[in-house]
Amino acid sequence: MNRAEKAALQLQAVSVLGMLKETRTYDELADLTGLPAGDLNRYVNGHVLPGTERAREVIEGVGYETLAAELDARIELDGEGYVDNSGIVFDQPFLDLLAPVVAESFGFDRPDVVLTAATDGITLAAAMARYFDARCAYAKKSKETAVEEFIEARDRLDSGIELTYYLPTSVLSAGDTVLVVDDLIRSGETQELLLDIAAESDARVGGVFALIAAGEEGIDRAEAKTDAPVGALSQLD
Ligand SMILES: O=P(O)(O)OC[C@H]1O[C@H](OP(=O)(O)OP(=O)(O)O)[C@H](O)[C@@H]1O
Ligand SMILES: Nc1ncnc2[nH]cnc12
Repeated sequence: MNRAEKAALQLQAVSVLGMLKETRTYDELADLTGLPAGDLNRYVNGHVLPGTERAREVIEGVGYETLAAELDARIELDGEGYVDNSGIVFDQPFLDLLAPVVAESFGFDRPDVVLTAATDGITLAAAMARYFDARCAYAKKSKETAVEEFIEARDRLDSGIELTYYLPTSVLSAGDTVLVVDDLIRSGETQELLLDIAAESDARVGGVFALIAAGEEGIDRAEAKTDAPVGALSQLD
């Protein structure tokens, strides 16, 4: 490992510790990591960097269960059960930490393009795209100015309202592997339209992933549309 790689590892470990500290005392963080509370304080406050071996232990020790629990702790529900996900989708460093765990845990093929729907899926898509060294694309509910050709996917919802997403045609090529991601899946209508866009481009779907599944309808709908793995990190009833 060269000097720059070591520094990246050390800083990634500090990010992991800082994220875990948000919902814990130093003593609780010490119990979780097995490291002394005083050392953890110095790392989190940026006074000292952990050594590379210790940094690696911190990163590898924070697996699926810890991050899934961290995600659950950040989900806020209002009185009617709607999800306030702003503690998640506005936290790009947290999503950057999730990306490798998600990528390893769900068996998604390495994508050429990570595709989401504007707006709230964008930060997750950016984190996943960076991890996979893939392009990041988002379909929008309106046509972007100056773009001439769009792939268009439309559905009439149960309410009678039509939902349409547009993606510039140039973004996806036939044969690209696409990973569809979103912050939340509920009815699955949004992901269905993203899968329609992928099909329209003759792209291959490598997986469908949502941070949060509200109910099971959305996951079922996505699974009916693709043979690729479909999953969510947090399942709400
Ligand atoms: O499974 P579904 O029933 O389709 O719901 C999930 C979608 O709803 C939310 O987006 P929304 O349409 O609210 O747009 P936003 O991201 O701009 O808030 C969320 O970000 C998903 O894209
Ligand atoms: N924030 C949210 N909570 C629950 N269902 C949703 N569908 C779209 N946005 C939602």
